Amino acid sequence: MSPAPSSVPSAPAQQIPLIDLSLPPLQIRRAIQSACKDWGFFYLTNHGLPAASVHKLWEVTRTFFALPLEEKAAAGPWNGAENAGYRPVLPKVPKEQFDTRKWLAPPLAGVEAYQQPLPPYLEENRAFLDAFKRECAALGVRVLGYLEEGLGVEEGYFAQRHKYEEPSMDNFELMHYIPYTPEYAEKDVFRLGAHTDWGSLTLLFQESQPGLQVRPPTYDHASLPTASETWIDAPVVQDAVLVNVGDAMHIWSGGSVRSTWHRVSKGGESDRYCAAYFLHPNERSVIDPLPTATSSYIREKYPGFPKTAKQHLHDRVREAVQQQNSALYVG
Ligand SMILES: O=C(O)CCC(=O)C(=O)O
Ligand SMILES: [Fe+2]
Repeated sequence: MSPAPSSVPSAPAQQIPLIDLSLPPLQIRRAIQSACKDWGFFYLTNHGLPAASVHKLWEVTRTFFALPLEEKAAAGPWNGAENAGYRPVLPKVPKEQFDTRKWLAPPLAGVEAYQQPLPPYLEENRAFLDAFKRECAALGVRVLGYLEEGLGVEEGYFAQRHKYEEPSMDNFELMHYIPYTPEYAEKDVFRLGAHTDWGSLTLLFQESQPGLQVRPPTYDHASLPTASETWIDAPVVQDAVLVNVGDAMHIWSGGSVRSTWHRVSKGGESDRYCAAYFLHPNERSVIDPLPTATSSYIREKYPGFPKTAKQHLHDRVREAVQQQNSALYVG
């Protein structure tokens, strides 16, 4: 990657914050507020998700992706309306959107409408995956709670809008990035193109292979990234969960918390496994900048709000599908 232009000040230690959830609540709140404001990304330790569950998650993920395509595809193709299904690698998409991963968003949920059959191997592990997803949701809602005071809303405001038992477009994805081939190198593509996430928060688990890169706070959040920027690596931190803010919270907060651009770097000879829980507001929750946080920047950048969370996600899915409509899906 080329160096950053000289007009960009180089910040001293560019490190994604690491926050210990066993600290006193006041310290946690301050740390989370400032990490969300500056970075939109932070690691959490002592988060309460047992290491044994994360270990099992990798066992399930690796076993699943090693299955023949027909068995994986039994989840059905990815379905934007329900934000679930299996999506194999996309070999023919425009450069910046090139994607070297396969992923599965198992249609797990406490909500009947989204209960689809899982591939048999995952069906055997449904209870585990469901429980893990539920724990991720609880952790995500706890994190949102630390932002309430700073945004001038009452305690429980975000919990009310992220009830696990109510319909939402939340999803839990298992991801497998295939090794970077000479074909990818020739096209000079990222393993996953730069993007922001769409929901409230994402909880990311990286197994052993790093690759995630994050746009640092050095860059003005209102500007679109350019190819000459220097992004920083988000290493695999043992037993930590990496959390990032998504567009829904960015909009709700009037831009005061960042929904930071990220991508997966070029290269890598090994398979790479990840899992992510995407916390979304309940479908009928209305997303709109809070009265305490309304900014003209957000109104201009995200026209059309207020919107329900369901509408917000459907709009984003439609945009993404339009960008990829020339893709050829193979296993
Ligand atoms: O693979 C990763 O590390 C990140 C994945 C990601 O950003 C996403 O699925 O939105
Ligand atoms: Fe992402």
